[in-house]
Amino acid sequence: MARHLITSALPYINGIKHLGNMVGSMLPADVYSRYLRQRGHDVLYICATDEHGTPAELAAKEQGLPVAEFCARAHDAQKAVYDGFALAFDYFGRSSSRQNVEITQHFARKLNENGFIEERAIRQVYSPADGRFLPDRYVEGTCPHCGYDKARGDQCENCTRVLDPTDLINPRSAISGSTELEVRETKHLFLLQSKLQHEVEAWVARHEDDWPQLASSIARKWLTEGLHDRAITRDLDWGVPVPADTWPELAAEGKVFYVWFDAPIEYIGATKEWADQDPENRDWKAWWYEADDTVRYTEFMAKDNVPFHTVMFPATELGVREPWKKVDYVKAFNWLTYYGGKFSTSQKRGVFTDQALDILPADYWRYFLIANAPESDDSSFTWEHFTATVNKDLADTLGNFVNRVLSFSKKRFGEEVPAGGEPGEAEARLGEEIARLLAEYEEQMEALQFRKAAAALRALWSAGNSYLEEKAPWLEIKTDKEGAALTLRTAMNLIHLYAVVSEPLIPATSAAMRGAFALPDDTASWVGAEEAKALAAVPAGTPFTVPPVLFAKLTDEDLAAYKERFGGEEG
Ligand SMILES: Nc1ncnc2c1ncn2[C@@H]1O[C@H](COP(=O)(O)OP(=O)(O)OP(=O)(O)O)[C@@H](O)[C@H]1O
Ligand SMILES: [Zn+2]
Repeated sequence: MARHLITSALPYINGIKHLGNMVGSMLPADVYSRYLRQRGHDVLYICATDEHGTPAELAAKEQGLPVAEFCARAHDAQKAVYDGFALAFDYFGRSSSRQNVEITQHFARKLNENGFIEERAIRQVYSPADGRFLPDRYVEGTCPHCGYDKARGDQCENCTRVLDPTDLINPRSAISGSTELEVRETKHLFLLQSKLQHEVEAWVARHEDDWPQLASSIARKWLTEGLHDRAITRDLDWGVPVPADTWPELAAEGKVFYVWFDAPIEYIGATKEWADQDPENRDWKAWWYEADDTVRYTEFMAKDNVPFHTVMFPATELGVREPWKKVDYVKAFNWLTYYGGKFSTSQKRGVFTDQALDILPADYWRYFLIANAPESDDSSFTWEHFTATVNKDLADTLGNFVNRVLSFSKKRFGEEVPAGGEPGEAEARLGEEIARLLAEYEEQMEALQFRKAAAALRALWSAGNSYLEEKAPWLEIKTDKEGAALTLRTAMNLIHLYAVVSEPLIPATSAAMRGAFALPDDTASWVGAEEAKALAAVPAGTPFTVPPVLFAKLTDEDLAAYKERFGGEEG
């Protein structure tokens, strides 16, 4: 048994996430956690909302709410959707928590003691009309690169270039609209990442061979370009305050840490939030401190977050000079696109997780997204592909098999699993096939190859169909009732096996399949290949029920309605 720490990139607080966010971070982390738990490992899966920064302040302003209130509500709204998706976090925290404030301040003090933080005077946009500095998105204006006139102080949405507020032409305040802006000098804390370049390089060199190519290539690119010193404070109300014991002057001016500094630290902060709920039994430090040899840490994210996790956060952890756990494996994803275009929160393009659950239960989405995860390349969501996959894999291959076997057996042999004779040659062949596919499935899960794992699972389901077609119990029963009973008992054992091994992808359906059998102590979590081969976990005489249809078949009208509601090709 190993101890596995798992985190997925923190969803930003300003709105409900889309299916791209789901498949690029939280869902695969959940699938992997569920798999490891089933295999008997000690797993801690931590996530949280990322709550600081200007977008949160601006979103709160738009809704006329104090930012703390806005974040509290938005956190609960996101959590409700994740519950709907059956994401089994051990804890879903908040980066604005007291715990994260404490740990972030501790990190900053240590970095300062070790010579990695410096106060520097910089020139920033100040608005006399608003009585404040205007960082990031608080300034809007014309992009100096492409001329787009609604560029924001942190980035131009049109040409995607990263900007500084002072770069903008004809700048105006995003709060008051005032154009009477000045550039004033003010002091901020800088993290001297350039001093950590060599250490980070050495650390990455020790790990990159284990990482997927997508993660190591992005880390390499950033290191080659060189680590720059970065401002880690902002003039905002909402954020982790700069500690007054170390920087009295900056604290008095109300400076807070910039969101990219405190967000990854929240992985630790949320673990402490989790432990503080039951301090007698939970030890947050055992997961994070001096845990290099006892914990395996896997992070999930899409490619835009890779630099933060492979280079910048490790630089922070290294600079603290304390034995904080660093990531072992970075599972990075490409983009899920919507008909080849960008899923966009700001433009409301694509399918959002709350809408998805409105339409169909979580298992439909979980299976589809994992089977089509953007692993080796971007992958495109289309309603055509979604409905075809649901119909073929979930409704026909799995759902129909379960229903057909159980209803037929009930009709001909009553409400208990029939006995039949000894397994024969067909059952032996099936057993070998199942053992082989199960081993393949396990191998792909261990390797975090989600598409391939889903393909192996689908092949396991298909093997049941092939067996049923071959034995054709509906014909067999006319000449050999014992033989038909054996076939059905074997098929019912397949259903039970499917319930156990499909759980990481489709937990609710798995529960329904398992619940079909009244087994007194059914705690089977995973079966070894040998045990799977025997297909004997459900003995003859076990009472069973026929569950309601597991997956509804989607019709052409459904497809047309989805495309009508969400827009298809033209987006
Ligand atoms: N289309 C996508 N496909 C896969 N992963 C994505 C996609 N869009 C965002 N992600 C990932 O989702 C996670 C949570 O993202 P976050 O809440 O910060 O939103 P974001 O990156 O601002 O995306 P968006 O602006 O599209 O909402 C991150 O790991 C991010 O990389
Ligand atoms: Zn531009």
